[in-house]
Amino acid sequence: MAIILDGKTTAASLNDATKIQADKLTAQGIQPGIAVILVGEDPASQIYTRNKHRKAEKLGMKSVLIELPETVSQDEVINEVEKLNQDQSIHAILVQSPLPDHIDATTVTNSILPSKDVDGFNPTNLGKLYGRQPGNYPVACTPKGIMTLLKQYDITLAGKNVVVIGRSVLVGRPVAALMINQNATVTLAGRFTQNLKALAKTADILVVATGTPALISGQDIKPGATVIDVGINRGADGKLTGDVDFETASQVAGAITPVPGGVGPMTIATLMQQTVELTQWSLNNGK
Ligand SMILES: Nc1nc(=O)c2c([nH]1)NC[C@@H]1CN(c3ccc(C(=O)N[C@@H](CCC(=O)O)C(=O)O)cc3)C=[N+]21
Repeated sequence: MAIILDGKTTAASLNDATKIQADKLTAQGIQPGIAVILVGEDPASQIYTRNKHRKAEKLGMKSVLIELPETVSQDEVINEVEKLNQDQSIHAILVQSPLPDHIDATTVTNSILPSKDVDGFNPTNLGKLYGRQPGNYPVACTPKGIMTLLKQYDITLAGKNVVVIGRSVLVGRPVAALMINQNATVTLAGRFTQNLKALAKTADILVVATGTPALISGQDIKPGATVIDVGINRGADGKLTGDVDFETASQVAGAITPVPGGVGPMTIATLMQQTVELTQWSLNNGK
């Protein structure tokens, strides 16, 4: 039976550390502030954004949730972003994805100031990550949370063969970059990849972020491998499952993240951590 990489507990201790930093900043007169923009009424997105909003308040931050109707124009969303760009009390801005089809997500996220881009989607921040540049800049929260979780369990990257399945800007691409920066040998696979399962079986560390329930099962995993399941799939019974069949995978893997209680809580905790970091960095820039 594999070691369970407990994201819930790791996230809780990260949140404790974040609260201490947030309180320190507030005592200095700079309460960290996060704004989340939600467009439309997708129930899952509503739950996620409200969870983020509540967590930020619990950690003593200012939290603003802006809910816009499905019919809102792209210009109106950008206008909201620009108001938040100017707002001195806001240090982190997140536009919840997915956005409706009539809105171009890249144009909207690019309108967020790089210094407030808590998702790390702005080309400036993406470029720094890919260029392995020194200095402080935000990185996508799920990938950064995965790195924190691996570190917590002393799972190192240097020299490891990593296979990442899923090439999204939210998860696959940035997690590959972070792992390359830690000297892993990374293969970034997707729906066009040939012999995907045979490739998965070569991985010392397998990251699955596709949104396909039970894409990977025990027989596709190298014995002793570390398996990171980023999938969030809600079944007809309302139960949450990942992209990995936990039952069979946990018999073969050396370590594995559960769903729920793995990567999800780490994402939210990292969002909070990074909001505080953006606040600290804005101070150091004299702003
Ligand atoms: N701009 C943007 N940034 C995001 O980071 C972002 C986004 N858009 N759009 C949607 C995805 C999804 N996401 C999750 C965060 C936490 C849980 C989470 O806490 N999951 C719990 C379970 C929660 C439940 O029961 O529903 C767990 O895995 O234990 C899940 C999913 C962030 N996303």
